[in-house]
Parts: sequence; structure tokens; C-alpha cells
Amino acid sequence: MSGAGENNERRSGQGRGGNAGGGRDGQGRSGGTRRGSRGSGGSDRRDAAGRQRHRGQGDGPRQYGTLNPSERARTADPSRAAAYEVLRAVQDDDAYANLALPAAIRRHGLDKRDAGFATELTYGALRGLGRLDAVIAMCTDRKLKQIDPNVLDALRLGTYQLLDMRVPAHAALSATVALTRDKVGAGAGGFVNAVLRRVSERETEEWDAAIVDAAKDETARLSVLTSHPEWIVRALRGALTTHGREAAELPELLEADNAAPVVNLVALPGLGDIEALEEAGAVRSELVPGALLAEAGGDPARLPGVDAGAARVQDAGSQLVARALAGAELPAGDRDVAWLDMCAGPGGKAALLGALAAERGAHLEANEVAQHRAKLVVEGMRAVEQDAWHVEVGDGRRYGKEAPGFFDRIMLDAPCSGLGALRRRPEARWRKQPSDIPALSALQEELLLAGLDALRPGGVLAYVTCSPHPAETLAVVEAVLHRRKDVRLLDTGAAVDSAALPATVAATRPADATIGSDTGSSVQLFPHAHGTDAMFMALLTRD
Ligand SMILES: C[S@@+](CC[C@H](N)C(=O)[O-])C[C@H]1O[C@@H](n2cnc3c(N)ncnc32)[C@H](O)[C@@H]1O
Repeated sequence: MSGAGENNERRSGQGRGGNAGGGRDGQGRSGGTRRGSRGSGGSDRRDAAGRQRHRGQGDGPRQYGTLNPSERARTADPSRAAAYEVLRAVQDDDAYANLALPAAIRRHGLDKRDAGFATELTYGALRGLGRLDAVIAMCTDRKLKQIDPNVLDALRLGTYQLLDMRVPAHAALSATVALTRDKVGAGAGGFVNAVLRRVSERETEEWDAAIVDAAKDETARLSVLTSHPEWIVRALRGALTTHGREAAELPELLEADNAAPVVNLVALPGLGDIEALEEAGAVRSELVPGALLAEAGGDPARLPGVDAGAARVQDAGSQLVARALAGAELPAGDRDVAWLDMCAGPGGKAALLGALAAERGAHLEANEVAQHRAKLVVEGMRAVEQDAWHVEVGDGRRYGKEAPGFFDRIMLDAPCSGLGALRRRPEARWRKQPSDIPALSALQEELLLAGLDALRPGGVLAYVTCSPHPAETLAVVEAVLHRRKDVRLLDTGAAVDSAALPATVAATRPADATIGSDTGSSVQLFPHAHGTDAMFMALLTRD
């Protein structure tokens, strides 16, 4: 967001015909966003979960508008209206915030600065829902379930501004009351005003201490403080320890899910122009060749090569696993022409694998079960030489019977819970259920068995998930190794190290986990450790 660091706070109630609060455009921002701070200046400190806390305006009394609620604005300001509409669409229509928000920004004609404010507010409130609700629940006698969902969403937005954004209290209150009056009705405005006043009576750190005090155990404490459902906290703790890391890293991992990820780009090998992307402000990744970090706040669609498909947005972890598969030594035989991406949609890894296949004289078959996602694969590969790839639509499980022993390299990026990409999908953590996992594990195992049947003896298959959940990662590989005595786990850690940039290998060497083999290893990346999505990869071969 532009204007970080400047202080636009105006005196409360000052001459506003419209929205309360300051800022050149009536957002009430004092520039930038922060966690645990209201006002400028003050010292920083870390909280129990290791979060950086910026001490706010200190011990002085909070400032409020002098107007009483009935005299305040009745019209929502466009940025908050956009954020509110996205929250409503997520709750009511199962919308995805990353699709609904750009549409809301366009609908309200927000400029760059307002779009930045709306984005921080929307994503922050969606990610932080659990913690915000815990605070709201302490400020009203009503049970949250009894509050009109429209009003509850307005309260979440107001509470997020009070606790976690650089918005003066009077502005957060007045603007949220105006939003509520506009979107819900005048009566609801009074209730929202009363609840938010209570929220604003304590500093962020005090609220965090209060919700932690109310938590029954460590899992509940981390759950409420970092806004993750308890089952996900448990799953991620299990993921850390199962993949050879320390349980003590859990708060850091949970916090990494709450940080807005830097947009990563891939310059497709032989097609993307890395220098042109650098000139446009992107910075080379230290983790993977050909990967770049986009400049904050820019529009990736405008970067050189993106329009033509030669460069695209792709997490560095995804790039790393695709490159590790392409670069892995084939355990036997030298035929290396038939590559398969079994579950390719929307096509990020297929585009990179296709470009690598084109350079190596191989051919990539990219398969996807959903027609609309297969179309995205075709679009994503438009820059890659036509002869080097084609797209198929169908269930990946058919390959075992249809193409036994045919492929030299197979990418199986299996459908999964996506628990490794929570930072990208702010609403996802509240939509997933633990009951989703067994069906996913069963499908993953079937796909893996089919992929192994389609692999030629001595070929290499990458089993990949964007989830670190042990039931979707090691347990699936273990089950298959148990059933298939002709299958071996390869040294995935070594393959990932060779695909990563040499200067960073030592720093990024992921935890190994051996599964029923002395030499084999799998790799689990984590956002807090590697700055990537939590991708899992196991390379397998068969006799
Ligand atoms: C994790 S995503 C793949 C992401 C992709 N590799 C990329 O990098 O963009 C999994 C994909 O598998 C597809 N899928 C689900 N079940 C499938 C099946 N039985 N056969 C093939 N594809 C399937 C989903 O529609 C989804 O597009």
C-alpha cells in the first residue's frame, strides 16, 4: 500500500461531511498497516506467538469522534464497501476472495491506494476470522451465532481495523458504523458502534492476552491467537515433527500463513526474459533458477512476458519441485522423451515442465480431469513450442491401464487439502474439514498406484502435494511402498538440492524423511523455513 509511514490521522470528528477519519480520501488511514499498533511511534516487541508487535500511541486515552452515531455518515466508503462485499460473498456464496476482490475493486473504481487498503482489510479479516470473533465475543452478550451474519462481517472489519491496521479508533468506528447503516440498517449501526467501542477500550496486546487466558490448552491458544482451526494446528504440528522438524517451530509456521506472500514469478526456460523482468522491478529468487520475486504492489499482469505466457506467477516451491523432477537422474535406461503431468490444472507446473521438455526434445502430456481447468492448462502453455506438449482431459487413474509402462517422467501433483497454501487463500482454512482428508488420501493413493503403473521401469515419478498433512504425504507414500515391492523411494532431498541454487542449498536443505528405505528421502518445504508454499515431494521409481 502506498503512503506507508506517513501519518494522515486527523482530529476526530473534524469537519467531515462523509466518512469519519483522516487520510486524503477519507479512509481514516494513517498510512501502511501493522499488527498490534494504533498511532505512530512507540516501541516494538514480540508477543507469545513470536509476532512482532509495534507499540501504538501509548497510554493516552483513545480519541473518538465528537459526533454521536446518529449524526455520522450513512454512506459506506468504497474501500470498506468492497471489503464487506467480498466477506459477504465468501460467507454466502462460497466465493474465493482472490477472485471476488479484484471484481469488487473494479466495481468500486478504487485507485491503487484504496485497492491496497481494501486488500489488506479483506485478506486480514478473512485470515484473522477466528481471533477477531474471539474478541468480538468478549464485547457482546449475544452469542456470535445470534448476530446477523451481515452485522458480524461488519464487526470483523471494524475489529480488524482497530486491532491490526494503522487506522485511528475514531475512523475505524465511524466508518464501520456508516458501512453498517448503509449495508444493513440504522438499528444495526448502534449495535456495531457499541461493540466496537468496547473493542477499542483495550490495546491489541491486551485482547490477545485475554483470548489466550480463555484458551484451554496450547493448541487452543495457538488456534485463537493465529486464527487457525484447532485441527489444522494439530495437523501442522504433526507435519513438522513427521517431516523431521521441531514442534517448537509451530508458532512461526502459523504466523507465516498469516503473512501476505510475496508474488513469485517464473521466467519459463528459453522463453521468459529474466533481465527484462528485473528491469521492471522484480528481483531474482535465491532459491530456484528462473524464479523472481515481484515488486510489492505492482500488477504482475503488466510485467514483460506475462501477457505472452513466457513468464507467469508461480510459487518458487512449485518451480523447485518441477525442476527437481525434470533434473532427477533416471534410475535406469536412457530413454527420456515421454513426460506426463497427471493432474495438471490450472497448469503452473505443466508450463514449466513443457518448457523444459521443449529444451530437451521430450514431449509432455498434460492431463486434467476438469474441462475448465484443462482450458487453463492450454492457455498457460501458449508460449511453449506446440510440438512439445498436448493436453488431455480425463481421470488420471486411467493411465495405469491405458498406458502401462509408457512414461519416462511423471509429475503427480495430486488433488489435496491445500493446507500448504493457506497464506494464499485467506478463507481456505475455515472451509476445510478434517473429514475431507480420508477421501483425499484414498484418491491420492489410487492416483499414485496408477501413475506407477504408467511409469516405465527405471523411470521417475514425483508424488507432490501442496499440503504437509502426514496423511496426504508420507502415509500415502508408505502405503504404496507397502503394497508395491517393485517400487523404491529415491533420494528426493538430493534431487531438490541439485535443482536449487547452489548458494542457498545449505540454507534451504529441507528435512529428510526416510520411508522404508536406507537411501530414499522425501522433501517437505515450509513457508516459515523456505519462504515457499508447504510443498511435499517424494521421487519414486519402479523395477
Ligand atoms: C493440486 S492441483 C494441480 C496443480 C497443477 N499441477 C499446477 O501446478 O498448476 C490438482 C489438480 O488435479 C485435478 N484432479 C482431481 N482429481 C483428478 C483425477 N482423478 N485425475 C486427474 N486430475 C484430477 C484437480 O482438478 C486439480 O486441477
